Amino acid sequence: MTSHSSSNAATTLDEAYQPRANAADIARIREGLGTRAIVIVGMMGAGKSSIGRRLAQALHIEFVDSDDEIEKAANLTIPEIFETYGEAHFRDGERKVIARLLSDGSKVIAVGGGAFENPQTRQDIAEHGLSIWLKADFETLMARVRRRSHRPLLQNPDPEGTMLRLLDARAPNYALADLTVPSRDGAHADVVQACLHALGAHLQNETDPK
Ligand SMILES: Nc1ncnc2c1ncn2[C@@H]1O[C@H](COP(=O)(O)OP(=O)(O)O)[C@@H](O)[C@H]1O
Ligand SMILES: O=C(O)C1=C[C@@H](OP(=O)(O)O)[C@@H](O)[C@H](O)C1
Ligand SMILES: [Mg+2]
Repeated sequence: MTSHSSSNAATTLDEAYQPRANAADIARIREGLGTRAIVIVGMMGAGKSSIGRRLAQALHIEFVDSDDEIEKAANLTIPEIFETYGEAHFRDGERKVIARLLSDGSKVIAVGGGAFENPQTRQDIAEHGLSIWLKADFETLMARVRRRSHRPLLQNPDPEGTMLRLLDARAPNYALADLTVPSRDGAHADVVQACLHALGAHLQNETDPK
């Protein structure tokens, strides 16, 4: 990223203000990526789909959501797939769809929250992509998922308990992602900028290791 100086007194070292990525930063990220995909992982409600779409727009590359692709391939919604064929069938389709999406060039892929649990999928992503864990705290996740009813795993009397258990079980795998970006409440654009900054730094480090 381009260097900058800031006199913003509110800026702390922990939550440092980052300069907005400019056209040269975007070009460098695209070049550094080559044919690899950016794969957004993390819990339901982390913002994978909404941030992934905006990140792809910022990078001028294609965006795909693995959940949408699974729905298209099955001609059924995700709740319908879970209800008719069960979760194992969904997971099998998810693994295949992600492998296909990874095989045809650079793009941003938002995957479903459970996709990174599959070791084969993690390996495929490591080989053909750069992964970003969009990390949000429990309260933020709950506030976001509460508004919607399209996630079959949360259609039960205790969605909080389910989310807590899933977060606990999955966090060690999410932590294997190449990059971790906080997904705080506030403007989506700020989370996109944080992704661009993390990508820029990571790719710079790949070409220019210290
Ligand atoms: N700063 C933010 N970053 C990401 N998502 C946010 C943010 N603020 C609000 N949201 C909302 O959270 C909801 C969940 O996002 P979504 O992209 O569906 O998550 P996921 O695909 O990870 O389940 C969406 O309605 C999104 O607009
Ligand atoms: O966490 C999960 O296991 C799931 C997350 C969902 O996607 P989002 O993470 O985009 O909500 C979707 O793939 C399905 O409902 C299962
Ligand atoms: Mg999603």
